[in-house]
Amino acid sequence: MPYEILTPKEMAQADSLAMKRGPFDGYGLMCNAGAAIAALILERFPGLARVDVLCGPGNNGGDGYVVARLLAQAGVDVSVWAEGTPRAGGDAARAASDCPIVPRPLAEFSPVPGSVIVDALYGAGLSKPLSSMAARAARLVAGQGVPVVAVDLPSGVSGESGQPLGDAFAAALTVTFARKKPGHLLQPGRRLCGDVVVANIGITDAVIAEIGACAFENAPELWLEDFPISHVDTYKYRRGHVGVFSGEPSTTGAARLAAMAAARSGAGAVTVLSPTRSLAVNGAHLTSIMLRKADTLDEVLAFLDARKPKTLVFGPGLGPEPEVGNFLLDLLEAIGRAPESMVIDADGITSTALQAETFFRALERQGAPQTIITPHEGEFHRMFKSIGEDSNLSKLEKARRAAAVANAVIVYKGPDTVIASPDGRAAINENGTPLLATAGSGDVLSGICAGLLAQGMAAFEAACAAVWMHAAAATHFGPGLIAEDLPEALRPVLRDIFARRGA
Ligand SMILES: NC(=O)C1=CN([C@@H]2O[C@H](COP(=O)(O)OP(=O)(O)OC[C@H]3O[C@@H](n4cnc5c(N)ncnc54)[C@H](O)[C@@H]3O)[C@@H](O)[C@H]2O)[C@@H](O)CC1
Ligand SMILES: [K+]
Repeated sequence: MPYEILTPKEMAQADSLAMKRGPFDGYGLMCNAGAAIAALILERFPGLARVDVLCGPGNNGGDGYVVARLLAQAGVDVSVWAEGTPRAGGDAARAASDCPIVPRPLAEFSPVPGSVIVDALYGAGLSKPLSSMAARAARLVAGQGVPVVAVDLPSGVSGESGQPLGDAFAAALTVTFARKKPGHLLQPGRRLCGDVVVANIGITDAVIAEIGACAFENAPELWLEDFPISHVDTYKYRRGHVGVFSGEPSTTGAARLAAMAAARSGAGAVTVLSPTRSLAVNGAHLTSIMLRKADTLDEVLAFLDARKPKTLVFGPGLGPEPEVGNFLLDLLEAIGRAPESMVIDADGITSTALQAETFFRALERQGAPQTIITPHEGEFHRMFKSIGEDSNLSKLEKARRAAAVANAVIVYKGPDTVIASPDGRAAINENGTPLLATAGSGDVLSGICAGLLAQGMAAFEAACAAVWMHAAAATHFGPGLIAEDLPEALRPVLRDIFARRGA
């Protein structure tokens, strides 16, 4: 399963396990790493004349000495600039002594136009802000605008969180080893990495499996096998019925966007549950989607009893008032085992934030629906205040902790959306696009989640698939996208998914 994400600590475990299992020792892995980077540099910069390799004192620097030796052998004019010296007897010291180029002090480095910079100062071992010397180098390189190839990670960026720990390099190309780290996918790390290439340096899949990582890149391979494909004997209620709660007359669009997206994602039937006041406006805009009056809890319960929807969407356009949250808590109290699943979004999050503990306990009860909660940054901070404020936690870790306390799958939205399950699994989305920063796009995401849940997809897989499809649809549609375009733009995305499943 080549989609695991390893934390820097897990990567260090993988390194030492790989050395134990062979066939490569530490120096062999380092040589493989250096060779992969040197080959990529020659491929990406044809006609390359000059390279400046900046080497730190650890194994990241060790990789740099290997790159310097190989590029010099290939006829490139290579200079090495070192901060500190590698520990005697270690792999990096051996790489430095095998390198024919005499290093000069980093303090004397200044970039020249036409050069490519290899940043091998710090990688996974970075534990504090860059020294003033390294920080100066990062600023000079940025000022000169010369391309940077980062070894493992741009120095100064945390592999754990993607946050710069102070000054940091910004790379055009980052070459990492075996698997990506969270810092390659979480912003701003993702932007600072440029193009990320994962090089195979001889750490086997078996070694990675032994580490037992449970974070993944969110790509179709993660959920394709579980994706609901309709069978010949299907009928509309087997494909699942979704109920979407609508708000007041002036804010009904959000529920309709979610309803349309649920239908496009494959729900067999969708009903908008509407207050009497909003029936006319909803009715004027709905055709295949059903409409039902629901002013009170009793009316909602009567609908659940009569139509047995599998999934409910609660939040888009409902208003942030505490009464909305009270209604959700009453509903959870009353419904027992039905429906099977729920999506809580937008005002559904804001309106329950003040009673979050009660809400989470309700989701913990045996027989409670499988739930996906989809907060953006502000909503996450409202609902999970202390987790959100903890600056020691990466976005990945925040989402994981939130999922554990809420007993629900969390979709922590943003340019680097993280999906986390209460069982500890998590995924960082890989195909996000700024095109999705448009009003109503979140409502569509809720609807896609619901459409997949209604067809029986498990909550974590459904959330991962929905987040990926949502971005793929936006990218497919391209510039000019508004939320109304998204349900239609799901069609080519679904066609590709079905084709990959041979359906
Ligand atoms: N044998 C291995 O373990 C392999 C390691 N590889 C490379 O090794 C790197 C990790 O090596 P290390 O664990 O030695 O770590 P680094 O080379 O990233 O850091 C070196 C040491 O510098 C110190 N340090 C951290 N931040 C600092 C700062 N801001 N200023 C001054 N000193 C600082 C730390 O004590 C750390 O141990 C990876 O990024 C990768 O490039 C690869 O060669 C593959 C094989
Ligand atoms: K680096």
